[in-house]
Amino acid sequence: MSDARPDRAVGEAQRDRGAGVDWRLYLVTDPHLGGGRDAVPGIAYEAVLGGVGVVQVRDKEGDDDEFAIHAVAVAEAVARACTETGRVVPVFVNDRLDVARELGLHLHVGQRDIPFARARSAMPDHLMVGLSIESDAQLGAALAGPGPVPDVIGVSPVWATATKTDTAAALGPEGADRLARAAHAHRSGGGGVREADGGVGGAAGGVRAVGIGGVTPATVARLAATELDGICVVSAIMAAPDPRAAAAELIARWEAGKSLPPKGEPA
Ligand SMILES: Cc1ncc(COP(=O)(O)OP(=O)(O)O)c(N)n1
Ligand SMILES: Cc1nc(C(=O)O)sc1CCOP(=O)(O)O
Ligand SMILES: [Mg+2]
Repeated sequence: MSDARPDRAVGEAQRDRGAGVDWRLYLVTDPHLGGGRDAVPGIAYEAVLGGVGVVQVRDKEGDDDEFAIHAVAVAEAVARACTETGRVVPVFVNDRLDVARELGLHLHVGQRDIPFARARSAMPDHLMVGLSIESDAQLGAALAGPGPVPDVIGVSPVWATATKTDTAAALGPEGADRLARAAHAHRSGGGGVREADGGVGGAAGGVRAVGIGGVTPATVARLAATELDGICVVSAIMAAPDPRAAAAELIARWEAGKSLPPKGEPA
């Protein structure tokens, strides 16, 4: 018997769930860096007002019920900021498939979490699933057909970071650029049929890619020169005294870096 679900169509382009999303600045939350769980919704709210376009709720402690209460509070704060700004900011859940499904939020999984294919098939078709990619081999496996591919990859880590120490080896900007180019070149993926995203962090096609790990105001310009669709930060916003200003500065530096001529070309 054939399976007619759109995410199962072999050889057909996957729907572009990430179209219209501003991928340039992606915030992953952390209760410890933010001063406790209760402070996180307020930080997420301020960060969206400052320019964050995507939020992921990450909390490694507590059971699924506690996490769900926390994720609802963050999602509500993001929704308030969206109402005020007229923006649409998707909210991802880190790791916890059941919570993402229960709350109707997007999901991000890593290489040591529930396998991507299992997560994708368990998630409703309209919700995005992101995947961490630490190497060319992992990207090759993620893009090998048939079957769905991630809606976005977290290229990780670009640099070593004190926020998460059990990471793979740092890729550096060159490695991140190589992976982003390969993701964009994938034509049957989420963005394979998409047009350019209207200048908000989208490449012209393929799977979107954001760089995570050690991204700070001091390093963001080096990533703006790559093919990444955006940067993904934890401490640069969660530990900032003014999260709205921190987000605005990161976006401004990303945009400034984008307007520089490519290396080797005259200004
Ligand atoms: C966008 C994004 N990219 C990478 C990660 C890291 O995921 P993972 O390797 O599963 O590690 P944890 O965050 O679960 O500790 C991410 N969360 N988001
Ligand atoms: C959540 C996470 N994942 C990583 C990976 O490499 O997979 S690095 C990381 C934390 C990134 O924190 P900061 O922005 O403070 O450097
Ligand atoms: Mg994980």
